[in-house]
Amino acid sequence: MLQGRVLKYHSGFYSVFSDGVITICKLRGKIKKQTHNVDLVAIGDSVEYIRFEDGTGVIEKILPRSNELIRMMSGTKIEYRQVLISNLDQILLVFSCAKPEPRLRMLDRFLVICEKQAIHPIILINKTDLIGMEKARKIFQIYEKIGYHVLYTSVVEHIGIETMQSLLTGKVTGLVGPSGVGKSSLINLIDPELDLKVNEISEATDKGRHTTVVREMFPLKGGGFVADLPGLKTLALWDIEPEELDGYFPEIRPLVSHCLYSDCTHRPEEIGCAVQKAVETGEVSKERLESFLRIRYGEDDPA
Ligand SMILES: Nc1nc2c(ncn2[C@@H]2O[C@H](COP(=O)(O)OP(=O)(O)OP(=O)(O)O)[C@@H](O)[C@H]2O)c(=O)[nH]1
Ligand SMILES: [Zn+2]
Repeated sequence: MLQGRVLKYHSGFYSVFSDGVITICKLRGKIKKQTHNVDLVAIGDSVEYIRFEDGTGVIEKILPRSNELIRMMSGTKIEYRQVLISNLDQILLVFSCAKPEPRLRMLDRFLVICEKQAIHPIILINKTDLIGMEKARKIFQIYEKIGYHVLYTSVVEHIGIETMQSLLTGKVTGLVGPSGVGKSSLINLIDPELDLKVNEISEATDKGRHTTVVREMFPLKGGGFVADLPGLKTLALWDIEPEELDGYFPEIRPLVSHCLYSDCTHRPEEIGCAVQKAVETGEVSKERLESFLRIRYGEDDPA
């Protein structure tokens, strides 16, 4: 029995990768019967499989997942969980300094998803050549202060590329970020053979379709995998209770127990709110609290 990783799903078949070889596999019938879950096998899954003489294969067993990114799908009759991807080591959140302008609200949302799923986030800020390193750091230093790993890059000036490469090598990385920030340019630099076509399917037609949320996972030359996660952009924070949200803001989390009321909502009108106080003293950024309140009170626009 071989062990491999599922890279892709296409009409009943799975591309399974191990030792540089991709085997097109079917799923063993007995596995299908075990559950009615439509996403029995997810991209990113580690599986045991058999490879036949003709090069095709059969998946015999899906190994336990270390984590999974899920979204709720509502069909005509039923609601079901769709596993977007499994077994991620980290998520690379790619934004640019300019062109397009950084969308910090979106970044904060992604960070909440990473915190909730306990998947390590790396914030990558590309196009530093457009505004200079100093200005770039000024915009994103609040994230460094919180303790997040922030990496600054420029494809044009070839800055930070080696660091990015070493961070991805040997790891399973999910890639997410707004359109045009340079995701494909970055990946193509570290692995030219990959030729990642991030832009294959337009955002507009992508919406509402079930199969294209994670299209494919790519093996990296030096080891490891990378998968583009466009679906994360519109992922609703469906499984987060409003009361637990402050726990997913690492700089707000330790303050909550110091609020005067145990059911404090950290809004400006609250009396004795430790979070509001921390914003006044500059310990917590105003923008981050704004993001928190927007997500907490449903004024958040995922797109
Ligand atoms: N100035 C500058 N431009 C860059 C940099 N990186 C990428 N670009 C340019 O930004 C544009 C968008 O780059 P892509 O790599 O296609 O961006 P993407 O994030 O893959 O975009 P989608 O496929 O729409 O998700 C291209 O014109 C790139 O040449 C950079 O570091 N600096
Ligand atoms: Zn409070």
